[in-house]
Amino acid sequence: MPELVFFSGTMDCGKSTLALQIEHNRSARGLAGMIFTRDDRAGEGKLSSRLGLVTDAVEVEDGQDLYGYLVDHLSQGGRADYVIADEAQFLAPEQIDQLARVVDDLGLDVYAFGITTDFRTKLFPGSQRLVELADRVEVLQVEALCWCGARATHNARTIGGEMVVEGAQVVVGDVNQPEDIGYEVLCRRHHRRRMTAATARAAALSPDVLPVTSG
Ligand SMILES: Nc1ncnc2c1ncn2[C@@H]1O[C@H](COP(=O)(O)OP(=O)(O)O)[C@@H](O)[C@H]1O
Ligand SMILES: Cc1cn([C@H]2C[C@H](O)[C@@H](COP(=O)(O)O)O2)c(=O)[nH]c1=O
Repeated sequence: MPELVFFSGTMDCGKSTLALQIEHNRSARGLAGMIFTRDDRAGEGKLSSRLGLVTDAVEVEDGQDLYGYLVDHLSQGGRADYVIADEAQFLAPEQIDQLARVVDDLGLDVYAFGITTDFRTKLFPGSQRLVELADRVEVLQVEALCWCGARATHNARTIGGEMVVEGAQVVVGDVNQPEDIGYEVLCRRHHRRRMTAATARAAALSPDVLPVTSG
């Protein structure tokens, strides 16, 4: 039975790498994939991993009908044996419904990859719809770690290393950008306390403040 599978995790946990591996293994056996992405850091029409691999992809536009795109592609003689959608958190809920229709009406497996929640711990609309519709939600096996060593479960947005909680939901960026707007993965405890690697380091270096008693 074809499936809609949502591979979810924090930033930097290996989602795009897995997408590229699935693509590699299937294309090595002569299958043809339709690869969608949106706002990859490597640029328009790219699916890239931090391990350095990159492949071409169809850049999804606002309002684009993904089911219609595949039907047009197939009816013009193109091939598609499966579908990969990276950065799926950036897709609109209607586009996730269209991917579910690709599974049910065209009989193709759809593998979607994305982060579930934003820097404020709120679900991205596309990820919410994936959780609602997917046949399976898979959490990646490779754990991204918080600076404290615990499993990272949340994404923080940082400016100059400090966590921020205001701003647009979508700002394309990367981890390890201490000077700029960047991201850092944290465990829930440290996300709640807004404690990034930089602020934890600064707190550890500052002298202890002792209570002052008068008289
Ligand atoms: N220099 C490196 N050596 C080994 N593994 C690396 C290196 N750089 C990144 N990685 C691996 O790549 C993962 C990030 O992969 P990527 O597919 O780009 O993540 P995602 O798409 O989830 O943001 C890291 O968690 C790490 O496991
Ligand atoms: C948390 C969060 C992330 N983003 C952006 C930052 C990156 O461009 C992508 C995630 O890519 P990755 O391959 O999973 O590392 O999402 C955002 O726009 N808003 C956020 O809150």
